[in-house]
Amino acid sequence: MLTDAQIKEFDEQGYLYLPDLFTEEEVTELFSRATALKESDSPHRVMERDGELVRAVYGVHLLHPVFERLTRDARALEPARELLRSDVYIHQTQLNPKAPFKGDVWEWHQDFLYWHRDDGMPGPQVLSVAVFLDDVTEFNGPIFIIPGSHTDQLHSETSTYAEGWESAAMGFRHRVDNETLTSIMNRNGLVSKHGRKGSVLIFAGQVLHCSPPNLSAGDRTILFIRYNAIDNALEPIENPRPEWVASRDFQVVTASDQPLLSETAG
Ligand SMILES: O=C(O)CCC(=O)C(=O)O
Ligand SMILES: [Fe+2]
Repeated sequence: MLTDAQIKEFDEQGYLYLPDLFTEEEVTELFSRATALKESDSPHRVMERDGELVRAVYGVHLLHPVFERLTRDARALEPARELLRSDVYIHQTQLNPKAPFKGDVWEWHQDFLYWHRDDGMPGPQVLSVAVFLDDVTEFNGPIFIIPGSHTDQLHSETSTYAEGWESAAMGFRHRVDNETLTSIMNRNGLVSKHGRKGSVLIFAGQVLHCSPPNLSAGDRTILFIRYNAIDNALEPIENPRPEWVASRDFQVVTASDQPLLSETAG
């Protein structure tokens, strides 16, 4: 259970860091399953611009039971429910392995504006639980955040430049203009969030964030679970994105009573 101070911090800053939530053994297992999914060719994968390295794998909770169980693990689920003050369902899961030397930038963006424009998500009552499967350092592509930017509604300050979610440039499709970024940064400053593997970073759907390229020799793997408030379910739209990118299975997620590492074979 989160403390009142943690809830206040999230409400004010738009993010919350929870160190060392998952054990070494759990992270080792999650990382090895993540590596297997990264290496297996499937439509869930999006490649980097070089066409060779994997930039993202979507819908990992649909691909292996350990990730499905992770979405129901109280350590991930309960903070999401408390911070959204709501029952939740899973809008998306996403594995982002930022490859050594080559893993590319994710430009400044608000996740919510992607989900609003691409998927018909009505409001920003959504958040990401990011589980670090590697040590995230200042060198390997930490998450940069503008604290407090989650209350900025940037609909008219954000322009859409490209269609098609499969594009390696998808991080650039809905781009906030630099004047707006400058004034929000000057007002609120910047933080760089990194930490040990097994730690969790929770951030609001509307908080401005990005990540620089991985310029180190090691991996930087992060698994994102996007929990959406149950009353904020997607509206029907034409040409919806695939289920594994933007789920329309609006079932309330309930906490698992199984240990995360049970039945991991298969
Ligand atoms: O993996 C990262 O560093 C950030 C990715 C991100 O912001 C996103 O997928 O929305
Ligand atoms: Fe994002």
